[in-house]
Amino acid sequence: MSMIEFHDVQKYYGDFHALKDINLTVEAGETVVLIGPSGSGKSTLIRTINGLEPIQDGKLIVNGYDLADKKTDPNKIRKNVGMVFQHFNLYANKTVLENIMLAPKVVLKRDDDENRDFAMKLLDQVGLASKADSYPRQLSGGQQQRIAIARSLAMRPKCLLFDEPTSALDPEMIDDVLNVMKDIARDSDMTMLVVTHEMGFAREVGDRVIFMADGQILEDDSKETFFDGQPSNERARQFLSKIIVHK
Ligand SMILES: Nc1ncnc2c1ncn2[C@@H]1O[C@H](COP(=O)(O)OP(=O)(O)OP(=O)(O)O)[C@@H](O)[C@H]1O
Repeated sequence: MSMIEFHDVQKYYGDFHALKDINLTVEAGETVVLIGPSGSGKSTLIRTINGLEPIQDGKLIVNGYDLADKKTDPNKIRKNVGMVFQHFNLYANKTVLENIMLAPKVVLKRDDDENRDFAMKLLDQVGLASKADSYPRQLSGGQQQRIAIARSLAMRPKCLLFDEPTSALDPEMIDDVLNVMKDIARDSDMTMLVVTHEMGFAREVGDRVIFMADGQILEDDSKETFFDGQPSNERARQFLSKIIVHK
């Protein structure tokens, strides 16, 4: 069974056709990078995967659950699919440790000692064990994002979605966050979908690169084909040449 299957998926915001005929299969353990111009539908696509955005037509199966089926319990999806946002979205009035322990406690009813031990292990993994009792406002943006990643990992998801996780960060913070993401991509069997402009990340750990424009998938390549060969789509080639010029 594949982790994610889109079959002819359509998504509308009112009259606006935001996702057009999306067909995409992602296997368990793959790291897929989504790129494309602003407004092309990348965020919308990944937000449909955990049910944050409903679809209007087609079929979307995530971890075996049909998202369009009203009988599917949304919690079944949310337990297995984590999301890391551009703006971290940590709870301001909770400490770092409390942020990480909250969802496993409420949703999974995880035993308190086990929850704390695992949270501390994750904090260690993202290099922030010393910040367990700090509040989010006492941390830099890059540190907050690493906490947000640890918080997602605390649910032991099968799939992790990243929506431009480094684009709100000062340049000097970006590598710390990317390194944490690279470690996860290499060392875990989690499925990762990453919307990002960080082509270094895509080249290093992406298994596949998907190029979107105007709500459509125009290119779906291995990273070798995308970066070292030539994308067959003209707009993808133009986009790639602009990115390389900018770097
Ligand atoms: N809640 C909404 N209501 C109406 N239109 C929306 C909504 N969210 C997104 N859109 C529109 O859908 C299109 C795709 O947006 P989306 O955020 O998915 O693109 P994106 O490729 O992620 O862009 P960016 O790189 O700028 O984040 C855009 O034209 C956007 O204006």
